[in-house]
Amino acid sequence: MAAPVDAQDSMDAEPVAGRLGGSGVKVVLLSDPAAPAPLCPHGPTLLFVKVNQGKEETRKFYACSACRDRKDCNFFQWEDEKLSGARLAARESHNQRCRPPLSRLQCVERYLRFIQLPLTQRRFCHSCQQLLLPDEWGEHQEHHVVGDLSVTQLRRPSQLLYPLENKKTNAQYLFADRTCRFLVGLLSTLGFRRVLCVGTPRLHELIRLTTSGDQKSNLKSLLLDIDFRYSQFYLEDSFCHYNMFNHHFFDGKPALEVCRAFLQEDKGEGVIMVTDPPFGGLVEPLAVTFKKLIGMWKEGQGQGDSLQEMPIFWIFPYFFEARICQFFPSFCMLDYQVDYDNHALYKHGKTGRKQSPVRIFTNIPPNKITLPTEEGYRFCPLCQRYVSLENQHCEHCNSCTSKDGRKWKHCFLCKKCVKPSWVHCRFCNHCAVSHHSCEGPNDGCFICGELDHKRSSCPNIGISKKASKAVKKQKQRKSIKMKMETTKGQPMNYNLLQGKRRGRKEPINISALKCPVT
Ligand SMILES: C[S@@+](CC[C@H](N)C(=O)[O-])C[C@H]1O[C@@H](n2cnc3c(N)ncnc32)[C@H](O)[C@@H]1O
Ligand SMILES: [Zn+2]
Ligand SMILES: [Zn+2]
Ligand SMILES: [Zn+2]
Ligand SMILES: [Zn+2]
Ligand SMILES: [Zn+2]
Ligand SMILES: [Zn+2]
Repeated sequence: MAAPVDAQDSMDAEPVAGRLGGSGVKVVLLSDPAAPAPLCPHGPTLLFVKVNQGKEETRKFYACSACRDRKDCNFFQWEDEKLSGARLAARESHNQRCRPPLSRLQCVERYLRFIQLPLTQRRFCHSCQQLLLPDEWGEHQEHHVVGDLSVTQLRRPSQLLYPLENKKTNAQYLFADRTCRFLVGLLSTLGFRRVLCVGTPRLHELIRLTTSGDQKSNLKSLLLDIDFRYSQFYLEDSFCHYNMFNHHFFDGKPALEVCRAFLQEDKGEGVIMVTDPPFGGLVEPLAVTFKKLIGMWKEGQGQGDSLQEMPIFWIFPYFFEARICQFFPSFCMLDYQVDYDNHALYKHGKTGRKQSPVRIFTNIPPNKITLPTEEGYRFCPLCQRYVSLENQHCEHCNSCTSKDGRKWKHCFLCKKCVKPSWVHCRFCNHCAVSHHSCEGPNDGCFICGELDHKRSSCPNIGISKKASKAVKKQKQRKSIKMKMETTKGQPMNYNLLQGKRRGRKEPINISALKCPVT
């Protein structure tokens, strides 16, 4: 949920998902096993196509599924491009170099050694974001190291590690305590026994903390996340290094089997998936991944259960409602405002701060979900669901229509409720923000055409830049090739052609656990 959507935009402008006539990039969902996608350090890449004023360009290209900024992963390949053996080998060795320095099993061994240490010897290096074993202390003398790590600190890695807030890749926005506690309480009230946490490290740790402190609650949790730093804190059965944009398990089949066993335990009974993806990410690949996880869960079901759906909480901004429901028509959006610790814009309105636009999308019937009245929610008997206090039941729409928690007003010309600040425009023939341009597209984002953000904060900007950059590079390559041909040159310089990798922003080199794949 990461795109830096301007607070006012996010509350007032109407996002029109997949608006016709837009420009930008689109993911092409093709799964032809005969033509597997090339690999970047983050697993199989995705196929994209540039769209110009609603028209797709003919040439498609592969780019990284996880990073929307080329400084995090600069993979680029035209779909029809034939690579030389040398370039393929260079790519392969680059992918190898980017692999985490420790295997999952090595991380587990380190963890087991660490928890056997007496308290006084348990140290954590903030500079390297790493738990330290005594024989490593020397290398971290100049670093910011803390000692006497308590059991509670070890169990709350999301409070120990600094959040990776880079918006275009990790977008690690952590739940505020009240949201996290609300979620754990809700999951347990609904009777779930296992939670597949996809990109929700703070929820994962709170579930485990709650369970260990309370004999009655026996909620288990498995975390799938791309942030490799978390692998230091968990055994194999509770963390998998995973990319949710391409369903890639970095540790291969054994990790996939951990996930499968978790989903299929008790014939799939009692499991729910909770996910809070970076919202700069594209909905389509996420939906494909979630369908794969659902497929895994379904394989383990008994006969006769095939009509059941795997329960899901997908946490995402409300303006993605249409897109999510396009892939999961049984989902509905709850009014609950998801609150984050480290995101200034996405905090709850009740404390005088801005209202968070982030909601929970679920296939659990909303009448089964109680929202906290003390936080400003009420039950609407007509809608049979909890809604925000300000969300009034409209007798014309026969529904509590507000999406953003404010009171919406009914427009008889549009025949629906609209945001309070909107006015009916007789040129556009529908309601819109008062100072909009009636031509429409100028108001929104130049890249993807959506109205909820500007070009500078477009989640697709990185991918779009990659395509333009690739065209430039190809020209550059041609000219280098021509020069080399004339000088009977040596093999091509990979660094020169790929562009030098930029240095990390993190303070100091993460030595043993340094992982470019985070
Ligand atoms: C918006 S944060 C959600 C964190 C959640 N609110 C919590 O407090 O537990 C997104 C999470 O997804 C993870 N993430 C980002 N990109 C990912 C990817 N491609 N695959 C898997 N996880 C990813 C981040 O590391 C981060 O933990
Ligand atoms: Zn990549
Ligand atoms: Zn260090
Ligand atoms: Zn209602
Ligand atoms: Zn209405
Ligand atoms: Zn209107
Ligand atoms: Zn207009």
